[in-house]
Amino acid sequence: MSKKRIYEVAKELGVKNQQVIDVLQKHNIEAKNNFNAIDEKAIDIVKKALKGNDKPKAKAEQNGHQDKGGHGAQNNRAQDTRANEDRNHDNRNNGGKQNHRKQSEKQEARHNDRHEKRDNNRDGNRKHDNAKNEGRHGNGHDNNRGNDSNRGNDSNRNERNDRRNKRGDNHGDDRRGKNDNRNDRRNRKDKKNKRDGNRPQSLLSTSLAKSKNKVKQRNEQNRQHKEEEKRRAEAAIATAIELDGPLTVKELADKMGREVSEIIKKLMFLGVMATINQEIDVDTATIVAEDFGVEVTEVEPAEDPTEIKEIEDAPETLQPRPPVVTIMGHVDHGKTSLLDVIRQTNVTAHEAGGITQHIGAYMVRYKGNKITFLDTPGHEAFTAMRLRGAQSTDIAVLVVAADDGVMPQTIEAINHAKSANVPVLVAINKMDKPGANPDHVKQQLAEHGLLPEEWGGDTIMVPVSAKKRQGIDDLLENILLVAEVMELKANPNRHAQGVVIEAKLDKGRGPVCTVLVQKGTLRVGDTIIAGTAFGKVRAMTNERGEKVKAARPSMPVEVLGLSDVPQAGEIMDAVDDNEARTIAEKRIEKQRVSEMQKTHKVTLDDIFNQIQQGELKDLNIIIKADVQGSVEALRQSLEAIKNPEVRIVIVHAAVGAINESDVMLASASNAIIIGFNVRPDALVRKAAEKENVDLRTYRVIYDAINDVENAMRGMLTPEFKEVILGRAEVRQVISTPKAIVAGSYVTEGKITNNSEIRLIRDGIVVHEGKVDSLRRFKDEVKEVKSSFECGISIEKYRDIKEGDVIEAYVMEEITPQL
Ligand SMILES: Nc1nc2c(ncn2[C@@H]2O[C@H](COP(=O)(O)OP(=O)(O)OP(=O)(O)O)[C@@H](O)[C@H]2O)c(=O)[nH]1
Repeated sequence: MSKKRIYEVAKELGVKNQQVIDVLQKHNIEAKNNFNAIDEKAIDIVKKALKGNDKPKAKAEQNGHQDKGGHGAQNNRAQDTRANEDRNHDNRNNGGKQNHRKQSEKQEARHNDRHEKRDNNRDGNRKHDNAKNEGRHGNGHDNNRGNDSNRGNDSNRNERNDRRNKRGDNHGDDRRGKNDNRNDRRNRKDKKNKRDGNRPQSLLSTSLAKSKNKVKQRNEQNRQHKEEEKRRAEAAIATAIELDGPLTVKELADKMGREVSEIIKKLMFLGVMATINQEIDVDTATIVAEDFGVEVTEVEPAEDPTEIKEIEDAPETLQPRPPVVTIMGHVDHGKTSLLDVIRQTNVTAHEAGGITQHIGAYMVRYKGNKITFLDTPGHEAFTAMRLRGAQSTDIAVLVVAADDGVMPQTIEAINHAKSANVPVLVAINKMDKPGANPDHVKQQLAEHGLLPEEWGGDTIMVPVSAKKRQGIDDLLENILLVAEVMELKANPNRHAQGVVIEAKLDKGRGPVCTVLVQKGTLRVGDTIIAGTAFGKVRAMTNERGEKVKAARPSMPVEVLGLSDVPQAGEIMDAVDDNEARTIAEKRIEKQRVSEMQKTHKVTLDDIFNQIQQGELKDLNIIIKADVQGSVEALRQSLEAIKNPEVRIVIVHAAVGAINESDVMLASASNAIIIGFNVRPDALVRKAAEKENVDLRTYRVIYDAINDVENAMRGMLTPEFKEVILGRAEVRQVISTPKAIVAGSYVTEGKITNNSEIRLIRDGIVVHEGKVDSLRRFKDEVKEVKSSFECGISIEKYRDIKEGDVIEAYVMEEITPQL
């Protein structure tokens, strides 16, 4: 039984694809899109169901044609009564061609039709000429009366022509045609003479000859150019292509040696609306290619020589592994104390002899189980590692001081963990303190999406005191409980794979790095590669400085033997001896190329393109504002923006200045940062530049919403760009009868006397205005550069305080790019 695709059946029946799909679905035959193939039985059903539609449609089309023709005829008649014969003649022919073009549906048919039509037109023209001349028999005067521009001499001439034509009737069509042409030419020439007015005849003829020559030359050049293009295009058109996976319309066009527009047209014909950079699947690409007569072979995707092939571990090879825990929380809430107390509590007598070393992670044994703790507390380190693509943590322990409650970094930590999909377990620390209020902490955490178990939520919250060593057992037991639920497993019997936790260059030992083994077993003598560093494992030690021969999943070990210092977060793989060097060399090359291209992060300017290319499904945003009310207003307004292709996700929203942790989170989660009435300091700005994070600050909420909305619609048209000139720190406030002078020290760039400024207090913009006067000692100056002191007074503003920062900037107009 031969099958046909839906669009082919629709094409045959002259109906829309959807009509066929509708019929099939009515008969419970599976039909999802135009490319689904259906069997003969289904084709029969469709034919029967749509035959009725088919005929009237064809009829309607015929009627349409007739109608159009009728209109055309009427038009022509109407035009006939208008005067200018030359124009009417052309209009009629064009009208005929246009109508005819509308009629044809199939490309090939269109081509043939055009040939036929051209012949018909030629006949038509002849008939039309006859009609025209016949018309002149009776209405010659009328025609001329209508032609304003041909009054006077022209009308006499036309009358003469008409009379000549009347006589010419006897000489048959050809002769009539010639007369017409001659008349036309004469009319045109008369008009031109009128236009040229009093220009001397000789000059006119030479300039005419010149322009004729030019036109000739140009035509010849065009012809040669077109021939050359055609020759090249024919040479480039492929007859067979290989497809190794989805590709963009442009890539397909390039492969086939065809114009992108041809591919888009073909896709439209198949019912697929695609843009140049849109990705199409192999099936669609195959259909398009085959429609062009190109043979398609599907091949295996090419392997990336810099990637180490991921081995899928069979479920039966997996064995339970210890959990890896990161401790996060606000500054001074007791992260380090907790890590220390856990480490000491669980050191058994015989291990106590070893000297505890900081290697970046340690493993504790608790009631026959093991738990690995990453030793660098804080969500920044955690996210920095994530930035390199490494998910090193299974469980995050969020430390919150019972007397202090939820603080800005607590919220940051929650959002960092959430963004990485890591479960959070809360340790409510400092329970020994008189002001400890765990219920208040729980309440606050609940407001940030962490609902305690006892209140019906799923977050375990354990009260502890690092100082008094209380609640530590409870905490460890709960960590094991969460781990048990997570069923953490890995295959220990394979090539090792892990993540670099820390790395440094040791004077005596060379490059040293701590690896957390995640899969397989790492052994002394293994050849390893981490990023662009490679080598043989010379020795391994644990956090107590003891020699280790083999490290199984979840075990951290310090490794010696690499050629170079890898970066933290880099993936380490044990590979075959000869592989390491070649892969490392290829990675160095890849790194060089990608550094040149710079990473592609989402920016407001580019959102629309990324949406169009299907690269962006979620638009992640981090909000920082001066007060909670603004944070909420921004969050609600941004979340209210509706776009069918993109969902707005607020990754983090908080009160306060934009800090480095925001930039890291933005970078790791491909988010943009929107600051309202807050500013990043110089370090943060540099970090954002380095990480290519789009960081925008606003003074009006509406502007922020507008920018995001417009960016999503591809209509963001920044007319001005803010350029920061420099910053000065206010070190002394001097009150004079005229103004308040900020005795300042320029910390970066320069401050000029005509720059706009913003006054920043603790990262929050308290005022925006202009410099009133800028002085060095007693003199008014135009600018003061970095590392110099100066006196700045601000136009109509007096509330300046020591420690404030004055940021100078100018608005530069962006010239639109054509
Ligand atoms: N009373 C009391 N004090 C504690 C407890 N845990 C930590 N502290 C004290 O709180 C202060 C901060 O503790 P750290 O462990 O350094 O806190 P941290 O979160 O690591 O701080 P950063 O490393 O600066 O982010 C220290 O003075 C500790 O002694 C506790 O359970 N009770």
